Amino acid sequence: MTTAPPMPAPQVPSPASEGPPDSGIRPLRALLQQARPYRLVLLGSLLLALAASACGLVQPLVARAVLDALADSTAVTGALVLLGVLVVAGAVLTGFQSWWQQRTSEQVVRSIRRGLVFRLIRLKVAELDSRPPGDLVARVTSDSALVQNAATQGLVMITNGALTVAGAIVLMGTVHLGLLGVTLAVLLGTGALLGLILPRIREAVARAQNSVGAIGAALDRSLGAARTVKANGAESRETAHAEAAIEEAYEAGLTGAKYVALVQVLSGVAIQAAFLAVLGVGGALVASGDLDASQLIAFLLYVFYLASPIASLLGGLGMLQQGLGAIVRIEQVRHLPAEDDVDPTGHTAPHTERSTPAPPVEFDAVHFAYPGRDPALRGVSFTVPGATRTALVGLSGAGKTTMFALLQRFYEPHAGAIRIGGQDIALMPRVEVRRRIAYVEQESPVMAGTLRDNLRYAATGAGDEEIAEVLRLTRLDSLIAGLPDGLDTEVGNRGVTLSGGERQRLAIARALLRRPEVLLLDEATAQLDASNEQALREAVDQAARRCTVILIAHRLSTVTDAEQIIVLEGGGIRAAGSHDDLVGTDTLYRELAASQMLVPAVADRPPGPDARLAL
Ligand SMILES: Nc1ncnc2c1ncn2[C@@H]1O[C@H](COP(=O)(O)OP(=O)(O)OP(=O)(O)O)[C@@H](O)[C@H]1O
Repeated sequence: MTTAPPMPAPQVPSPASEGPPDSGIRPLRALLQQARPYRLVLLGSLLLALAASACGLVQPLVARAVLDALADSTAVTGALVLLGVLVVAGAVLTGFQSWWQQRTSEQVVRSIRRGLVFRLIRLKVAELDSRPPGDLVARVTSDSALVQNAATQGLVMITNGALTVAGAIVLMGTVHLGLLGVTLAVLLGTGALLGLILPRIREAVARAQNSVGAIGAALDRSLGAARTVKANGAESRETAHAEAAIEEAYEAGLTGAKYVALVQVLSGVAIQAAFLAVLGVGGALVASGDLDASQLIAFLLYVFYLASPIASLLGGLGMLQQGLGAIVRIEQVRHLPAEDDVDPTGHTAPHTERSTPAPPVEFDAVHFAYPGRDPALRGVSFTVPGATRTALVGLSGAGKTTMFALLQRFYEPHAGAIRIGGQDIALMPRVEVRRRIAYVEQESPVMAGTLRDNLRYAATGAGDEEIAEVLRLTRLDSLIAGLPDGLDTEVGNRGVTLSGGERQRLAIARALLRRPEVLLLDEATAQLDASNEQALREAVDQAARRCTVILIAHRLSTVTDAEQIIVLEGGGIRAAGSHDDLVGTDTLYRELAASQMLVPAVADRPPGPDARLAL
């Protein structure tokens, strides 16, 4: 099987090549879709922002009235009070709008993350096989934050900025059309330059986010195999592995920062240039008597006032570009094939006593190949009668674990059918197939959490008595009795505080507690001492009275009493029968048995190195 792969030589991750395909993804459309459910709330936020802007927008007009009143020596109190009210109202509205917007933005990111987590946990096994988990995690944590800002704050800033600029332009037109023409000429010239820069921000962000994913992937690889790294003195190589991605993220971040700074410089220069142009042309008009000084002052105030909405517009466009760079990575995950027929509520089946007899399991001319590999199974056919034990034996890589994977619909056969109780599993929802099966993996994975969490993982409804019974059967009762917190003891990350044999017994206890119709054991007792192994064999024999057991074993001594033993070789069945039959009829089986001292050595063909390796 699919044992943990050896650590390959460190290499610089290639983020772009690790990502799923992005053809057909329309970033702007996807981003707007994220904002769509919140459009009314965002509209509210926009209205607040506009109201705050309006307070600012009329201030130059009121200021002009103050100036005119001062020039005409009329009362200024009313205008001054109005100016004060506008300033305070503008500040209060801005504060409220900011809170409202942040709230919406948190709601958007929550929704994106929920959607991604839901999808990731349901991705098909074949997809998960080829994607580094660290990169997938980065998409949930980091990319979503960039989209969050773009889909809320960015969109509001763009709309608010654009509307305010438009409003200011209209008002400036009422003050003086000629000066408006001068202002627009300067601003449009700068806008053309910005059109060239903004897409570069998006490219830089996409590159930086791919690198953030690669950092996650590199760390996941190193921390997931921390003991292997330390035992091999590979800390420097692993650090270098992550550093390459960190460096790439840094470079991309710098490029993005450069363009963002350029945008800020341009927007500042545009305002200054417009101010100077208006001052020059307007000053000449005032000198020639074609323009009042108060008109020029009001116009210049508008030019300065434009700085804020233009900054908002450009800031929003910058955020949008960042979001567009990140949304592609999120959409890639949303386009990956997922299992859509697993338990929609996410709860495991309640623990119930089964009354139906254990079903037979049948493989019928099953063919299967992993992507890009030679066939792992080549037309395999056999039947496991209900309530019996069948052992799969054979050299390493013969296809035994692949059969278990197909039986649980982790992958689909390319040809042939697998039946449980006469029903083709391809026609059953995956949740139904998996509900009938309990699987003890080769690695006996234990989840972080307490012993009780782990036991109940597959049977949420299991009561204390049933738990006590499986603990006794798997001889975990004495271990638990010695722990101060008993079943509430934390097992640590991946069950690291337990021994290999304890993890294996815990995995078997979990499977037994589920009372499955079909029990799959993949090398489930390989790490047990002789006494515990005997106890576990008895537990499995007992389970076999009410369920169909298929077990993979390299140690033949553990399966000699199975009703049926199937010998696999190169993805096909070489022989099948009882231990006594096979010793007499199959040379490979006899060699395997002889190499384990179960039968006298074969005189004319001693066990080869392959056989010893497999065992
Ligand atoms: N996820 C995978 N992707 C690609 N190839 C795989 C995958 N899992 C297994 N293989 C390949 O498929 C073949 C059968 O593997 P499988 O794990 O079924 O063998 P096995 O008989 O269980 O071996 P072992 O006794 O060593 O566990 C092997 O050549 C293996 O390299």
